[in-house]
Amino acid sequence: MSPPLVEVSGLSVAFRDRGQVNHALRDVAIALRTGEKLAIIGESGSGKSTFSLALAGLLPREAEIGGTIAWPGLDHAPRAGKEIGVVFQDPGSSLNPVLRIGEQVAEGARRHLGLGRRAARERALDLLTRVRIPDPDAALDAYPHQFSGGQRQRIAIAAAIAARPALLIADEATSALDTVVQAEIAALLDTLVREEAMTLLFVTHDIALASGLADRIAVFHQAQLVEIGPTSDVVHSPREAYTRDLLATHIDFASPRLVGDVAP
Ligand SMILES: Nc1ncnc2c1ncn2[C@@H]1O[C@H](COP(=O)(O)OP(=O)(O)OP(=O)(O)O)[C@@H](O)[C@H]1O
Repeated sequence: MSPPLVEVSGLSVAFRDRGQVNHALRDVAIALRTGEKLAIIGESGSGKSTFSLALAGLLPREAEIGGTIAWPGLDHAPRAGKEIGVVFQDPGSSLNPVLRIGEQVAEGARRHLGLGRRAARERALDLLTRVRIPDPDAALDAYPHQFSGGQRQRIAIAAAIAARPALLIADEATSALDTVVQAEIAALLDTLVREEAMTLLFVTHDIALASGLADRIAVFHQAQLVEIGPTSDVVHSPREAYTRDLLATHIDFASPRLVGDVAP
């Protein structure tokens, strides 16, 4: 069996504020297998974003970090933007409003793959086509405000994968979108992860969405990992009472049947 892409052991993260210590993560251990899609679910404040920021090496300097994050699946430490692509909830935070889409998507390819201007623009065109932006040629010269929220998130995904990352982290990447668009974006992530042989960490508070996409689900509660397992086990026979409560209160059966039922 191939080694895990990343192995997290005993990860603890705390923030100190005027003498008060806020534990964002306590002793979390998770190994991500190369090529798998792992969803992290949990309520607001449970530590999901802190975990994904820790993996990406993007925690703020004041964070007090314990434990280890090893990358046996890579031959060197990863960098956010190169080996790790990140998409956040608000595409506004990853897209620059005054830069043309083509330049923004090409940036990662220029910087990390060493492509020249023309080749990077070709790569940007290919990526915009693959994330299904209508008229991708014209989109290269357009600005973010000319697109809908769902399209902006597709563009942010194109930019995040431009440098061919091994790991794509989608942190509440669909939360600001309506349910149909959410399912379309989840389906797109599913397709891209397979086509590009990436590993996906999908952070969400929406169990229905997670269960349509992920191979495994990890449940966070109050800074701790309370349960992790194959999606069908966690959804149909959860081991922990907390997961059962979460399922009872959060599954929205009115949601579209998710990834299998919508075009990517
Ligand atoms: N930069 C920070 N400074 C201080 N406290 C922080 C910081 N980042 C996170 N925290 C705290 O760590 C805890 C976990 O936050 P985190 O954002 O990881 O949770 P989450 O599960 O992603 O929540 P949400 O779904 O609302 O994004 C919270 O109590 C939060 O207030």
